[in-house]
Order: sequence, then C-alpha cells, then structure tokens
Amino acid sequence: MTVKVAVAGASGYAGGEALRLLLAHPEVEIGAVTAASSAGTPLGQHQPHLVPLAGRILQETSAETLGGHDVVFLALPHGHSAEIAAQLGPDVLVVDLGADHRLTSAADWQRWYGGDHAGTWPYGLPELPGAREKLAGTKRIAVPGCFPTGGTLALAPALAAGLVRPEVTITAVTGTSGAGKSLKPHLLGSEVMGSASAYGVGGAHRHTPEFAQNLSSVAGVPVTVSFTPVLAPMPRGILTTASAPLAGETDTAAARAVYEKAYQAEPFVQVLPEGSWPVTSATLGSNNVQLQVAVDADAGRLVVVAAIDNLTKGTAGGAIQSMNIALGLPETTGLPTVGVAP
Ligand SMILES: NC(=O)C1=CN([C@@H]2O[C@H](COP(=O)(O)OP(=O)(O)OC[C@H]3O[C@@H](n4cnc5c(N)ncnc54)[C@H](OP(=O)(O)O)[C@@H]3O)[C@@H](O)[C@H]2O)C=CC1
Ligand SMILES: CC(=O)N[C@@H](CCC(=O)OP(=O)(O)O)C(=O)O
Repeated sequence: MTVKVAVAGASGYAGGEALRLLLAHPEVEIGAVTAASSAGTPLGQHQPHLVPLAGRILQETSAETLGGHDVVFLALPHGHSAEIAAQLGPDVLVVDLGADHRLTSAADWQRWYGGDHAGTWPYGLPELPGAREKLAGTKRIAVPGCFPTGGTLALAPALAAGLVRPEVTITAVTGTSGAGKSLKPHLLGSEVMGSASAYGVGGAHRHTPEFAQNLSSVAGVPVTVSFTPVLAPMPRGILTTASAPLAGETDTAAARAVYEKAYQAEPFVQVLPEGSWPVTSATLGSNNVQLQVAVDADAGRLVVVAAIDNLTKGTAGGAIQSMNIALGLPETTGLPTVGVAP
C-alpha cells in the first residue's frame, strides 16, 4: 500500500517534523507541501535538513492544493483546520496537529480558544484505553497537544488503578520549539538563553481542559488538574513531573509494577529501570515516552516523571502512529524508537 500524503504547514516546526518522519515511512509518497506567507519559496529555505525535498516549492494552503491525496496533515495554527478539512471530503484521511478537534466540550473550546467549536475527532493518543478502536479505519484524527501527550501517559495508569485521588498537579518543562517557528518576543534569544520561566500559571494554560478530559475519562470520575508549563533554554523536549495524593497504602515497588503492567505491550512507552530517571535528551527525534515512578511516603503522594520530544511523540510522531492505525498498517511503521544523542 502506498499512500500519497500532503502536509499543510510544511515550513513550520510540526509540519517539518512530520515530513522528516514521512520521508522515512516505507508506505508514504510525499505530495503537496503547503504554507501561507512562505508559499512560492523552496522548502529548503525553511527546512534545510529535509534535503530530498529542498527544491519543492511551497504551495498555497487550500482544498485545491491539498485535494487528490490519500492523507492530509494539517500543521496549522488553531482555527484553520476545520474549514479546510470540510472541503477535503470524507474519503481523505485528515490528521489535524492543531487543537481544533481535540476537545469534547464545545464550552471548553469557546472558553479556552474562542470561536465556534469544529467538532470532536478520534483522539490520536493510541496508548489511551479504547483509542485504537476509534482510530482504526477513521478518516479524521485529532492529534493531542504536546503537554497532554506526556502528562496523560504519566498519570493514566495510576488513575485507572485507583492508586491516587482524582486531583493532580502537573509541571512540564518545554523546549522553545513548542511555540512554533514564528518569532515570539518571549522566545528571543536573550530572553531564553540561560533562563527558565513559568507561564500560563494558575490554571491559565489551554491544555488544562485537555488534561482534565483525558484523565477524567481514564479515572471514570472528574479529575481536577493544576498545570504549570515552564519554558527552558533547549530547542526540543518536554520533561513532565506529575503528582497526586495517594488513595491508600502503597509503595514505589507496587506503583512501578502497575506502570510496567500498563505499558508492557506499548512499543513507544518505556518504564525505566528502578533508579533511572527520564531525561529529554534520551528521547530527541524518537517517538518514545520514557517514564519513572516514585511514592513520596512522607508527602503521601505518587510522583511520575515523563520525557518526550515535543515535536516527535508530542505531535508529528504521534500523528503518524495514529495514521498507521487508521490505515491498517503496523503502528510502528516508519517511526524511530531510538533517539539522537547527545
Ligand atoms: N511546536 C510544537 O511542539 C507543537 C505544535 N503543535 C501544533 O501544530 C500546529 C503548527 O505548530 P508549529 O509547527 O509549531 O507552528 P509554526 O509557527 O512553526 O508553523 C506554522 C505553519 O503554519 C503555516 N500557517 C500559518 N498561518 C497559516 C494560514 N493562515 N494558512 C495556512 N498556513 C498557515 C505557516 O506557514 P508560513 O511559513 O507561510 O507562515 C507554517 O508552515 C499548531 O496548531 C500547534 O499548536 C502541536 C503540538 C506540538
Ligand atoms: C513553548 C510553547 O509555547 N508551547 C506551546 C505548546 C503548543 C502545543 O502543544 O500545541 P497546541 O497549541 O496545538 O496545543 C504552548 O504552551 O502553547
């Protein structure tokens, strides 16, 4: 099976990462690559590492340029995917890397993003209970946000097993590529180098409802979430520290056993050997999630640390993993499980 794939937002970080991975996918032929203000320029000007596509001229992003493909990746700013997807018809597999179709609640969408809710598509986090069944054969995929990817996988087993009470605290340190390539004042070199900064503090970040939605679904009861992102001077990677109050007596060995059981069959999730702690540098360029678990007995809390690459598993890799399932391909097809180090 060879599928023809178009990528909208090809000059951006998420679109570029999708192309890097798709170039190595044995069942994919890359078709149109599109953008907006960069349309008309060679892709190589924006993505110099994508040597095989260097001469490809970025086209305008439209139903016309994206039509005629089997799969279309939309790696666009929020609010742009719904209109295009509606014009692509029901037979095209549309993979939305943006936020437009992740939330199940229209009220949450209006509160956190604003505007009309474009509807909810099957959620592209295959490791979530029941996700694979919804992704199989689908023609629409909503890829998770980068923070919810790591944080949901960090806490899901504990909530599902009733190890903790449904009130979680999540802090995630992210690299600057999470903000996209368009220059943002707080990302200017001198503002970021050698400094870490919290933002979206006090429940202000728009991933809060996505965390709550995912974790409440796993727990079977409403889960309250306090999420704090921290920007760090590194290009890629997210290190998440998630914790929750213990629901009863347990210890680190028992908690680790719950996680090892939950993820033993997962090709991209590794619970590290006892004593090893995740580092983002071990996941860069791979679709892996590396986890470690500890019980803080004095504080009566479970603590879970997770490392991912925000551009790989955090968006483009997770998108391709879900595409594989939708197409009936082996889930790991074309996806790296070994990071680039140092
Ligand atoms: N960066 C990350 O770690 C993650 C990103 N995402 C999501 O992926 C999406 C893309 O993000 P990212 O790649 O980081 O952003 P970038 O700013 O790096 O890239 C944005 C892309 O969208 C294009 N674009 C901008 N406006 C329009 C428009 N009106 N019509 C068509 N194309 C447009 C840009 O083209 P041009 O060059 O012409 O401006 C560019 O190719 C966003 O929704 C983001 O939230 C999700 C998870 C993680
Ligand atoms: C550093 C930084 O700015 N990170 C982004 C994460 C973007 C992301 O995950 O994508 P979505 O916007 O599609 O959810 C943020 O905090 O919003």
